[in-house]
Amino acid sequence: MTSSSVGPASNTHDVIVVGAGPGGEDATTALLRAGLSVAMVESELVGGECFNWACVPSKAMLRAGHALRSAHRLPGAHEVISGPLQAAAVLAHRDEVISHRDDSGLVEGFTGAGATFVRGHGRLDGPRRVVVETADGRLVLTATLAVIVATGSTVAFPDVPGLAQAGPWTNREATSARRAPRRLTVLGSGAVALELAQAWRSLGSERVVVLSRRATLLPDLEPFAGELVLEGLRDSGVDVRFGVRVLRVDRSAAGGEVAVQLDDGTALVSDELLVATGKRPTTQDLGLEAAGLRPGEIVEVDDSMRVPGSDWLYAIGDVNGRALFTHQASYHARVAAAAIAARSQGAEPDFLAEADSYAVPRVLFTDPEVASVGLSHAQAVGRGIRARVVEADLGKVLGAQLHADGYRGRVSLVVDQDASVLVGATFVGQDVADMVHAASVAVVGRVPLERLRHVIPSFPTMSEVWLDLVPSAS
Ligand SMILES: Cc1cc2nc3c(=O)[nH]c(=O)nc-3n(C[C@H](O)[C@H](O)[C@H](O)COP(=O)(O)OP(=O)(O)OC[C@H]3O[C@@H](n4cnc5c(N)ncnc54)[C@H](O)[C@@H]3O)c2cc1C
Ligand SMILES: NC(=O)c1ccc[n+]([C@@H]2O[C@H](COP(=O)([O-])OP(=O)(O)OC[C@H]3O[C@@H](n4cnc5c(N)ncnc54)[C@H](O)[C@@H]3O)[C@@H](O)[C@H]2O)c1
Repeated sequence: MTSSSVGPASNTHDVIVVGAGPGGEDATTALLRAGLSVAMVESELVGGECFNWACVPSKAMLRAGHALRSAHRLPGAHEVISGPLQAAAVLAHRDEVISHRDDSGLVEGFTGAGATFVRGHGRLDGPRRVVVETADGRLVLTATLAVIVATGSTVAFPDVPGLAQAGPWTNREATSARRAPRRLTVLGSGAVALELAQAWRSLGSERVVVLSRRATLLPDLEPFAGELVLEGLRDSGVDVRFGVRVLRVDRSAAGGEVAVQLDDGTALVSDELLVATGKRPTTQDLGLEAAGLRPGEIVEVDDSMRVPGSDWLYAIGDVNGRALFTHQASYHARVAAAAIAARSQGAEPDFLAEADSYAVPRVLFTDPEVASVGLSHAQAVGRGIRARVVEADLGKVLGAQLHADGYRGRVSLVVDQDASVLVGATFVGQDVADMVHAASVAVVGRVPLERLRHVIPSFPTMSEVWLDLVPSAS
């Protein structure tokens, strides 16, 4: 950590950014590029949850397991591989990738680019004012133009008797532990649960059980996504139990074990319990009252990221509840910075966050991966679109067979039949993460299906699956 304040000494800046996760970082960068002065306030670490305890360490923990399984799927490589992952080396690499949670280099990058950095807890204190509690005392910052709230989200704990007292893991412990727990129980079955369950199973946990209160996985995606991910998890040794509720948790058992009592009459004993049951906005202690808003709730914004009725308060990333992904926080940051810069010149912005409503991309980094964008078939129908789905077996594409012997994967496109454009796409399989960007371009650009016939995938890549899909979609 650095001293509490670094950069130009003034306490008045064009913009104050509260929270330096991916949203706050990218807003600061865009505002500086626009020639505005910025004070960046962060209570913990620059990089936020994503870089330090979420996206980045979890992906580093998953990658080696995926690489090992991929190699096992290729004749010639399979025969020469023996033994499991070296978990200690994977975890050391994880810690290296996130700079051992030392953000001094990031702070220097921002102050070197002209920002003022203040380490401390920020609270709104009336129009364009933020009070920061730092290690050295109380600092009052004033903005001439705007305050951007980018304080992210924190774990939402379900109300289960004994859970809080049992000292469960959240994503923070699950991405910083240095040894695999022998037995891990995971409460919840969303993205955090599935990625971290597979990661720890690959890293040596002997038994990993995921407890889902629902009957299927990934209910807001196409049904085949949840089915293929379930197969992949089970193949890698993760036990997924559906339709179960936790009645009680107790850590008082001998040996520090944690006992989870389920509503089907059974009990699970494990060494750690990971709570992965969703997030809530970090707005409890942010002074939202000063802006006429309610603490603890999401900060609702318009498509320029500004709070309706305010001419100075903006909110970006997880805290506005629009789409809880790092890339969306970054998109919001670019939109908010453009809006503040335009309004400082008396103009209205021409770059608004319209894609939040119809073209959010997402990748679930399990094996298999799920990469999707836009609407599922059910969502499209729900919006009154005359939608049709076309599907293809990715395993039949030569490019996929070259990635893995017996490649298993599936792709679907959702077509708006009246407009003759794509409104959604889903890719499931090994190494599909990057394939979704082409679909995002088609969805956002509303590329007519007729034009897609002229988009030629290179041979022999997995993108050749588009050659099956486009004629069926037209
Ligand atoms: C395990 C896990 C894995 C994930 N993987 C992915 C992934 O692969 N891809 C993806 O797109 N998304 C992923 N996500 C979601 C992603 O982490 C969030 O969408 C992203 O971090 C949101 O960025 P943000 O800037 O809004 O908030 P955050 O990253 O939460 O940053 C907010 C910052 O604000 C600071 N702060 C809060 N209150 C104050 C205050 N009052 N004063 C000063 N500072 C304050 C915090 O300390 C924090 O640094 C993952 C989430 C989890 C939990
Ligand atoms: N690869 C990625 O992009 C990635 C990875 C991890 C997280 N994220 C994002 O971060 C956010 C948080 O992820 P998450 O997995 O914590 O949330 P989530 O909302 O995706 O999943 C929460 C899960 O918890 C379950 N649940 C909720 N309350 C429960 C209760 N009382 N008892 C039992 N189960 C309960 C839900 O049914 C669901 O399965 C999400 O928006 C997610 O998309 C993204």
